[in-house]
Amino acid sequence: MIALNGASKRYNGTTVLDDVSIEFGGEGITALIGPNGAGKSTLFGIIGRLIQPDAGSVTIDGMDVKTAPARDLARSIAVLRQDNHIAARLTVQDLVEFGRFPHSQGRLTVTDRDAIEQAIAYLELEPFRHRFLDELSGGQRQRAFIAMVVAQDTKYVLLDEPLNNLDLRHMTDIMKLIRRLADDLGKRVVVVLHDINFAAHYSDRIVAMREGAIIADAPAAQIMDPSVLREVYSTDVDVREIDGRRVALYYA
Ligand SMILES: Nc1ncnc2c1ncn2[C@@H]1O[C@H](COP(=O)(O)OP(=O)(O)OP(=O)(O)O)[C@@H](O)[C@H]1O
Repeated sequence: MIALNGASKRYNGTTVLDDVSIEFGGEGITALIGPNGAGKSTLFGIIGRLIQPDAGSVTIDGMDVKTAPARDLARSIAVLRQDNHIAARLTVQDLVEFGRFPHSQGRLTVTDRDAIEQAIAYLELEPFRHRFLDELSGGQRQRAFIAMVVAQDTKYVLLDEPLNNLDLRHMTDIMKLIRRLADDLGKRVVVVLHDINFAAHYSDRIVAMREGAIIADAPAAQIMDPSVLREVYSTDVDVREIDGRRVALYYA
């Protein structure tokens, strides 16, 4: 499990993560939702040791993230951030190979090559594998980054807004892929989503954040409730039942 114990973060005197204690990474998919600025990316950054908390600690299967060797951390958890500042002059294949680095240390074995091929196939990137990242559309680039994470083949996978830039079909395809990662490969996935209908449809558990705190944590269907969603987003959201599933209407 990924366990946060009293994690806090402040920037210039403003608390953006407020004494958060929670466990992530049970089986299946957990969606992390919440308004802009709620602290979702900060939470991911702290779990992945990209951001130092001001207080509290994080453990992953008992390993203290603060002191864990980088290689052990990278073999246990993959974090896809929103702001990927990886050089654009990498090809898709280079990027996916990069995902294997914690295993290969730069010398690719047959297992590494298999993982790379599988990730490229999973994300339908074959036609683009030799293209540079800056020669792709936003959605194709997003898929390439997800392929890198898939190739890393970690028990825990954290994805920060993986549906960014994707069209309707690719959004659905990525959510189905994430479901397969959880169901077929046993990955424990935590995914930040802004579309609560995707969150409700594809995840098992939804954790809602607001102003640096966890304000709801329940099976996905229970979060699809007008009063819960109003509290999370400070706006009225209608919830209807269609074919036995709760669907939020928030366009009006
Ligand atoms: N480096 C930084 N310096 C100062 N403030 C920061 C910094 N990084 C984040 N913040 C602030 O911390 C708060 C939480 O940001 P965070 O990115 O974690 O939110 P989020 O829930 O991921 O939002 P979004 O949905 O918009 O991606 C925001 O108010 C943000 O402005």
